[in-house]
Amino acid sequence: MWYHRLSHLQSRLHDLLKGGVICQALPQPTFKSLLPLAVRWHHTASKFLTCAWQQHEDHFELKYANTVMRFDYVWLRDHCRSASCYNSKTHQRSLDTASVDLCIKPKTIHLDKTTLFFTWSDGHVTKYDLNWLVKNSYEGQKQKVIQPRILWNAEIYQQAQVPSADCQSFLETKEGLKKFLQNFLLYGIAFVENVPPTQEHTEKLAERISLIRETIYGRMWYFTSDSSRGDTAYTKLALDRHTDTTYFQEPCGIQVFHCLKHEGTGGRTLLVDGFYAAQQVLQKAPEEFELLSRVPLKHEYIEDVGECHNHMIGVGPVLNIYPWNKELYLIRYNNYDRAVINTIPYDVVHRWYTAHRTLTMELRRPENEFWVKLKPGRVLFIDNWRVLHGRECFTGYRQLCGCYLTRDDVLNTARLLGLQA
Ligand SMILES: C[N+](C)(C)CCCC[C@H](N)C(=O)O
Ligand SMILES: O=C(O)CCC(=O)C(=O)O
Ligand SMILES: [Fe+2]
Repeated sequence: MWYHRLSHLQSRLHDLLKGGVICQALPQPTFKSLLPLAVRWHHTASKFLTCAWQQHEDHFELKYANTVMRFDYVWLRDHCRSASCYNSKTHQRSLDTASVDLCIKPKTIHLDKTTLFFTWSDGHVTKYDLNWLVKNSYEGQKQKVIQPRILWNAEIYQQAQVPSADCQSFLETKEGLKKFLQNFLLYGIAFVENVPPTQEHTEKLAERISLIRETIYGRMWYFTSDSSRGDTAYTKLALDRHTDTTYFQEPCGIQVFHCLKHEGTGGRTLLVDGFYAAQQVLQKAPEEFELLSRVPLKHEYIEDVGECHNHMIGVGPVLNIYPWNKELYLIRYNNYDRAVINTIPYDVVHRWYTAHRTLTMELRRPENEFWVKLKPGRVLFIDNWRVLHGRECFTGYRQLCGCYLTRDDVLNTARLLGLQA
């Protein structure tokens, strides 16, 4: 049981230290306990929640809604939502954080129903709703994923029977667009059907969900096996699974493909969920997963063909994870475009190759391969931060059009439709 002991010494000391840079330890923390409060916890059935808090020397500890949270005092002052500290119209901070004493401590703390009041030594009062604190605390975020996903292999994806969106409902209805984006966010791939097989219609589709990301390949691109560019994509050769634009500091978020014509054989598209494969690596060899997420390396695009002169370099690890919740958010995998490894000492390089091999084996398992033949009228959207693509070699004339999308804008559209992204 926590209890409250008012410490005069504490505020005296605080006054003494105010403005100083040394934060000295106090002999005793201040404790406070509160009677159980009848508060509803969102998403769960009706439940009585208790709240208890404790004022430590260098942080504030709060127990609420089955969560133990710890808050830094500067953080508590910095996130003050009072009218003078925060503009709730623009959702921007007005407070100059640099003006906050780094040794700041509240003079008094009290709770009224579900609101905590912090009174600072200059008299300013900061209010926090307990549920806001739970939602915005580190401890709360640590347990949550930024983006819910369904990881798949060929069987899982096929069993799920994910419907394609119809072009008209995608373009004209909010529900059609929302359903499409929901599937896209969950699986990292999604199809739109009944699209007139032209570049203009493909562009319209892309613009419905995002700004188009213009790159060295143009805004909308259109390509055949004419070797017009210095890249294997512009040939009839097979392409093993990879993600695109690994040689950009921020690889393109989404890729859109529309096959406008193919008179010949082969040319099927291969799709592999990179996050599913990475998950397997995490389970089988966690230290290899860790290494792939820690070691940065370069990818490179050097082109010198006709009028096209480009030299792109992108740096980053193969697996990119959020440090606070260990969620994987980007896989950068392209063995064609991987540059000379000169960012890793030799002994780590060897372990890196081992880890890369493990990941590659998972990515190459036949049961993880989902093959589709792209046809005119059926547009494919690929999450290029998650799903790898490849293609079978082909014969005959084959025309593909498409574009890259800016990830921020796709997620923006999704959030505005109420989706978690
Ligand atoms: C899609 N489009 C044909 C325009 C470009 C292809 C880029 C190919 C490059 N090797 C990469 O993987 O990034
Ligand atoms: O030709 C294809 O199907 C895809 C080629 C490719 O990987 C690309 O353009 O990014
Ligand atoms: Fe590609």
